[in-house]
Amino acid sequence: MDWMPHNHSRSLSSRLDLARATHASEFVPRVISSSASASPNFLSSFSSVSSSPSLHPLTKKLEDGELSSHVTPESTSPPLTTTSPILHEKLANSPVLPAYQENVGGTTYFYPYQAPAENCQPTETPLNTSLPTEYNVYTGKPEPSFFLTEDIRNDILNRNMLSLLQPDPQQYPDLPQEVDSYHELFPLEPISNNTMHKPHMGYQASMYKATHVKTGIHYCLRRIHGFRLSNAKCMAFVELWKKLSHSNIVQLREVFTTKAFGDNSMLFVYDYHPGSETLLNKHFSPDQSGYCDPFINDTSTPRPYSYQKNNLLRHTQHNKLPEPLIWNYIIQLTAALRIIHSSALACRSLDPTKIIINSRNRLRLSCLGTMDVVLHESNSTINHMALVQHYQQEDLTALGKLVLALACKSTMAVQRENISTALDIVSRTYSPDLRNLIMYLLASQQRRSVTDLMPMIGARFYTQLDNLHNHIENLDHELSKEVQNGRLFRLMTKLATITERPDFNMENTWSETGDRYMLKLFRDYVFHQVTEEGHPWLDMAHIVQCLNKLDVGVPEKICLMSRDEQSILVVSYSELKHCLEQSFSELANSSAIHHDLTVVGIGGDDK
Ligand SMILES: Nc1ncnc2c1ncn2[C@@H]1O[C@H](COP(=O)(O)OP(=O)(O)OP(=O)(O)O)[C@@H](O)[C@H]1O
Repeated sequence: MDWMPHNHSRSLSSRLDLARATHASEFVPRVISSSASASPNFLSSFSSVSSSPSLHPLTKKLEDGELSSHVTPESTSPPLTTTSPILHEKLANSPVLPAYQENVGGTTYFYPYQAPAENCQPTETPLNTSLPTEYNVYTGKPEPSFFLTEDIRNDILNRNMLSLLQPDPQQYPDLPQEVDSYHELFPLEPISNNTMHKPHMGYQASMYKATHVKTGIHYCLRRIHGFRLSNAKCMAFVELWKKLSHSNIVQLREVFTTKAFGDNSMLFVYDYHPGSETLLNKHFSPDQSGYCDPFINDTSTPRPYSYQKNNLLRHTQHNKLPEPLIWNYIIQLTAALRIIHSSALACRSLDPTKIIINSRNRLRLSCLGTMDVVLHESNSTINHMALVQHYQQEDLTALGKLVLALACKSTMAVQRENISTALDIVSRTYSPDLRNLIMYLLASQQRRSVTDLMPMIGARFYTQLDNLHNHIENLDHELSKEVQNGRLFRLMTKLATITERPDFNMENTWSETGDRYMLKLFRDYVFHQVTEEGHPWLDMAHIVQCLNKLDVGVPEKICLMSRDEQSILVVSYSELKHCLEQSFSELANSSAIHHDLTVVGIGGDDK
């Protein structure tokens, strides 16, 4: 056969046909003519293979619809497992050695070392009747995709994007480059020049996202402007808060004073939860389309009380938050209060501006500890430690007001003059349980405890728990896909570091010879196939299947053809795996950096 020019436009199937026509008797087993192609036009022959009694169990499961096409999908890939030029058992029991090659009439043939061609009876190898123990499959329920669902992916990408935001120096020329161990400060809210806006007991405050210089972890910095700490006693509270860890509170990491902003500022460092917004913004913001506080009177046209009340009721009925959502918030808020109060602390800032919420309704109390420091400073004569129980009672009143505000969707509802109307609205709109809980919390003349709220919540805990478990299972399922993707990514990274490497150890043909050459042809086989018409044949199932088989090193054989169509290699996945391991360890041994990829083995080690 003449050496032919490289022809990419021809499909592998036609190249194989060509090879078969010329040299079939030398190495191509009898059945390969109908099944060993790497091209999709051989799929038609697969049906006959599938009906074989010795059908691969995995294939059978697919056929039976037990597994989704997501499970190492055999149905769309060339059914090469059916045949082998070498006795299957011999191969399975023998150690893997590099193939040797022979040139016949210009065509190079590769044979495994143990089975010279003359001994090789073109027998039909029975299909594996059991799934190799180390076989990696995409498990699970039918899935539309190999990857994370859109909403989870978008959520994660959005959070990553927010974490990486950098400030525009022109917009914020006064931002310090570095504050203590933090840099890359990015304001989380417009920096107000209004010195009259002093929400923290007379102190102006601002929030920044920042990155720790050494660890690269993002944090949230709450800056209290113009704050001078004259009494370090309050730092005892800070130490207590730093130790408090709970899923419904924003963890306080450290507190320090700084002059980096050109004044005396106190900085509270919290964990950063990208994409969170305040409860005020989520449910009470006039920025939301169609939101208006129903308790705000239109003073230009005075109306009788009954008219206003009916109006309020109508408005609440149409705009109310679903009751399960309110209970969900109650459970999370009481969970946070429970741990805070049992640590002899009080929140002191249970306010819709100091509760953050993410896209999955996860609530966290932010700003914890700030009030202890700020209020201590503004009234240092009081023994704040002794007043903790009093502050805890205030927390419970604040919780009652918050739930009332949520139920009426109005921050005005909790004003003294509106409370009885608001409670009436709650009675008519929600269950008696919700009203009773609010009444209990607002009864400030009696001593209350967060643990008394637990029986009021009652069986709703089970609903919450059930939802959480379902959510966790869903995430777990999504994660399991990414485990498989991570495994294949490592495998592909290894393959990519070897194939077409321009030179290695001063040898510029390294990647084009020996084991590496086989890997290059395998790469073509997996990724570069074309149809009869020369169009790219992009079949995810084929790619995943091939990579999985390589990862495991199954004994199944495939035909690889050189790009010039002059050489055909019949090689098993186990041999290819051996080539990959050998070549990669050569690279890894002379690599300057040893990281994950070098320590994680191929196949079994990294599952
Ligand atoms: N730990 C955090 N992680 C991520 N974002 C946060 C965190 N804490 C607060 N934020 C966000 O920072 C912004 C400002 O928070 P802040 O607590 O100052 O609320 P605020 O409504 O501006 O209150 P104030 O009127 O007291 O300044 C809000 O958008 C909030 O969602």
